[in-house]
Amino acid sequence: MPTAIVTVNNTESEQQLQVEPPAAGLALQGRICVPGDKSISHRALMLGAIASGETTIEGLLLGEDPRSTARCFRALGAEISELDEKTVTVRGVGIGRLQEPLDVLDAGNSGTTLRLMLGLLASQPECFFAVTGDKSLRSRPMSRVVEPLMQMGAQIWGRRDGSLAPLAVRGTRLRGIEYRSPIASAQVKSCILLAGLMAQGRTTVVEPALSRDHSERMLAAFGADIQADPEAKRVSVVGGSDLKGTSVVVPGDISSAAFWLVAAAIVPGSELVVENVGVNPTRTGVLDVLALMNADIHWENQRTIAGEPVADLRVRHTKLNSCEIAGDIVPRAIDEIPILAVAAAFASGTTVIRDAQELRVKESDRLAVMAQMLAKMGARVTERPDGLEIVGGSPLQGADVDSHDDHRIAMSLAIAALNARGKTTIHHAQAAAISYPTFVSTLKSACDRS
Ligand SMILES: O=C(O)C1=C[C@@H](OP(=O)(O)O)[C@@H](O)[C@H](O)C1
Ligand SMILES: C=C(OP(=O)(O)O)C(=O)O
Repeated sequence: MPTAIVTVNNTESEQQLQVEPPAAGLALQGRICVPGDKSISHRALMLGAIASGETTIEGLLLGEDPRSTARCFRALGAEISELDEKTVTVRGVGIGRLQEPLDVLDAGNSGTTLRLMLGLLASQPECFFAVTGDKSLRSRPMSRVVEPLMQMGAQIWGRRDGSLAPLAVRGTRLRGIEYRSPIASAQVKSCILLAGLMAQGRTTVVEPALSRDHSERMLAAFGADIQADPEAKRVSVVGGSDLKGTSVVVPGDISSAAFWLVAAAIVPGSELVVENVGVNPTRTGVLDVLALMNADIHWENQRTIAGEPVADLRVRHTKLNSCEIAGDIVPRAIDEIPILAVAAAFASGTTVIRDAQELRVKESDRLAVMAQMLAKMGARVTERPDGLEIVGGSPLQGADVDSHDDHRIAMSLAIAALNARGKTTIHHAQAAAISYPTFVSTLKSACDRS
């Protein structure tokens, strides 16, 4: 079988990834293991850092974002072993005992690090903190967490009335509130719950649609006094109880698995098994959407590991149909919309994505960037204020495209390139290391086996 040519070109300022499928086509075959779930990795490091005693983490994601979390919480006094070890050990400071760092806390590119950490800092009395991030993170909205924290009594200052990092925080004793969040965001929910751990009384968050519930599951495992009512999209935590270190096993990240699910679905003759994928129902929107599109995906070997459901996912190529992606499914597939847009470009009919305006405030404006980049490859895409309209089915052409320093865009474009005619060059492809540092090597080996 001919192989796709995947090459990497490192220049002084960027990494370029070149993907050129053979003229005779390509079929992806074999088994793939994806790295640990990013959301669970952040939470394991953070809860381990504020718990008393030792937490062990197996399967931690070694991407740039969890590294930012580890860097910040080391500066706040937690002892965290080398992340590259098979089992990472965190010796926590105990609740309410984070130390005032000597320097600015830098969350890098990671919205989850900054927003969740803010809840913990705001509720840490008698300490001063300065927090920032990279250029992208400094442009992302922070008022969504600063406002509810202020309602709890937090003292936070920042650019544009505290809506943009860098932010300054003077930790103080907070009071519990009931917060009805206008957006379905696990970062908002988790920030408030983490602040609630140290607040007086009960802190409740009600969401308009259910977002990922990893914080709820992990807080319970660490011994927090937490009650979740998913039907009512409501969760409460009572302040004052201690957290105890525990052992966490991180499943593979469904957001990373999504690239291979779509790759095998769109490349004729493919069959892949993606092993050990976290299939928490608050994250499986991508599987529901792909099922609506007629993708052939089977769950094998279903099990529960450390409180999270896990399965191996077998995917075979099929002809995809268009579908509508809107409403409550959007928060359950929020990071997978860029790769679902790629699937839509290969599906027959018009796929409409609505209610996805949140994508405009991720690492890049993912609606605008995906519309521009897929159009460069010859797809028929119209950008809408809250989504995309994609008329699928016309063949894509290799092109010069750019990730805009957004990891999900870099990887989505690389997968689109597997079924495009000619060579695609993805500029700023190094962004993939934020959530999937082994993406390029797995891409190479999946293509080599074909
Ligand atoms: O809580 C989390 O771990 C995350 C929540 C989501 O963000 P929002 O809460 O902003 O939707 C998601 O996009 C992000 O990649 C990770
Ligand atoms: C949006 C993402 O992450 P964060 O908000 O943590 O930067 C993502 O991983 O796609």
